[in-house]
Amino acid sequence: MKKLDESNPEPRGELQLRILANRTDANISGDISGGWLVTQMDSAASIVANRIARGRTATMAIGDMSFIRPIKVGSVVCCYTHLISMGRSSARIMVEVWSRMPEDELRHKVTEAEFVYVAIDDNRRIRPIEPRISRADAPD
Ligand SMILES: CCCCCCCCCCCCCCCC(=O)SCCNC(=O)CCNC(=O)[C@H](O)C(C)(C)COP(=O)(O)OP(=O)(O)OC[C@H]1O[C@@H](n2cnc3c(N)ncnc32)[C@H](O)[C@@H]1OP(=O)(O)O
Repeated sequence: MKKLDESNPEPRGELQLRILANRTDANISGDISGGWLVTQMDSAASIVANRIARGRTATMAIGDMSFIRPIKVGSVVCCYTHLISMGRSSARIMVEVWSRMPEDELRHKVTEAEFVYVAIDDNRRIRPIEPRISRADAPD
């Protein structure tokens, strides 16, 4: 299983999504569910993918994930994204999730994962991505 990189104390990338973790997002044990978190990460990364691809994309793959800290109900959950690379029709986007309680300054990294999107047309056929991206999305 991939070990989460905790060496960087600051989030990496652009803040793409900020959301409050509600009671309704918790499982029956009262913990925020992993499925809810993956859904938020997919939403954050797809904003970038659709912008880069200038249109429709589909989630092609999600890399290994480890959930190293629980998210408490009432936490502010932030998804940061950065573009890793682009192929002919695909884009690899890293999503980092950080959380903190609203009254707390200290934030913690919760998880990270790589998402791969493929640009598709209205008939779900793969289409090439024009290699023109904004400075915000430029890979390192
Ligand atoms: C405890 C917690 C548990 C949680 C657990 C529950 C979770 C509960 C909620 C989760 C919710 C959120 C997660 C949403 C995740 C969906 O939304 S999943 C559903 C959305 N996705 C889809 O419907 C996509 C379905 N797939 C397709 O339609 C076709 O595969 C596609 C996208 C049209 C691609 O067609 P294809 O012929 O397979 O593509 P192919 O030509 O082989 O490859 C195209 C490009 O992709 C690249 N590629 C292909 N495969 C890969 C791969 N595996 N890796 C990297 N690149 C790849 C190729 O290299 C190529 O790149 P380029 O060189 O062109 O740049």
